[in-house]
Amino acid sequence: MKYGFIGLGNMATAIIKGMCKSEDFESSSIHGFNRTIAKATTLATTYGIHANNSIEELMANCDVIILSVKPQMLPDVLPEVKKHLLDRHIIVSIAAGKNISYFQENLSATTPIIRVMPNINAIVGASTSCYTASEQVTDAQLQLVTSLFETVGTIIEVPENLFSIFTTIGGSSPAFTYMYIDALARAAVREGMPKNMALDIAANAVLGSAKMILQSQEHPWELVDRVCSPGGTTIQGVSSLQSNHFETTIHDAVAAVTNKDRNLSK
Ligand SMILES: NC(=O)C1=CN([C@@H]2O[C@H](COP(=O)(O)OP(=O)(O)OC[C@H]3O[C@@H](n4cnc5c(N)ncnc54)[C@H](OP(=O)(O)O)[C@@H]3O)[C@@H](O)[C@H]2O)C=CC1
Ligand SMILES: O=C(O)[C@@H]1CCC=N1
Repeated sequence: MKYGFIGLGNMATAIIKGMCKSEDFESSSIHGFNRTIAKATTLATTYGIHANNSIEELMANCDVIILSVKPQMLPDVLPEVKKHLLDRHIIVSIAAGKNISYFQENLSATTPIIRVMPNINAIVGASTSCYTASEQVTDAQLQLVTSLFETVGTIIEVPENLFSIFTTIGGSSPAFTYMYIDALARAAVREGMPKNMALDIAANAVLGSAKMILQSQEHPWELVDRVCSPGGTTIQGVSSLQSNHFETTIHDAVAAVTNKDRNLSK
């Protein structure tokens, strides 16, 4: 099997790195094409993949085609993909907002299409990804594509009607979490702690808290209560966050991202 990435930006680079580090994929089985060709040659030098000069060349070389350009670039890319589409091709899209029907309408109604939503933590092998597949996709093809994304983290199946909300809480939320960690650290800087030290502490506290939620089986508010000693320090901050609309602020951000994603499908 040969794998071809169209668009070699943040996400494709992370996935290619994961594939090349894993024992399940040979770098010689990976091809890449990018509008700015220098990115393809850099990846070829770094990881030993093949740099292709056109979509036509990449599609002639590959079986699994991973569309990793921004959603707004798809109208430029898909006509060229369609021109060179063969029966052996499997199409994988990681684009936000573009549903399977969009690819069926713009490519072919019979081509196997798998939609995947990874996240940027793929760079460190910690993406929380999901997929949904068109009915043409066989179990073997699905296994192949899920194993590809397992090289950069975990992947679960999600029905397509939940893809927009997955995109928000799985794909976009790392940005919110980075903001939260940085805000904690900056607040510590105000108290005189060096920034690097504060970032390290804040990030590790978030990592540990995530492990608690995943491993303790307890409701998050039970965990909050365990931290808040009666008459203690933490309850002061929890009350402050509540009076400053912490939860509704998050809900508004989630709604904003999800609405934008849904509108991309229209
Ligand atoms: N960033 C994230 O956290 C996540 C992104 N995604 C999705 O992944 C996709 C890629 O995002 P990301 O990697 O961040 O984006 P980037 O902007 O980093 O990468 C997109 C790449 O596509 C290339 N490109 C643009 N037009 C063409 C074209 N016509 N032919 C070939 N290559 C082209 C760009 O080339 P050039 O160098 O010339 O600009 C660029 O290298 C998006 O659809 C996004 O929705 C999904 C989950 C998370
Ligand atoms: O912001 C975006 O459009 C992409 C989708 C998920 C994360 N980043």
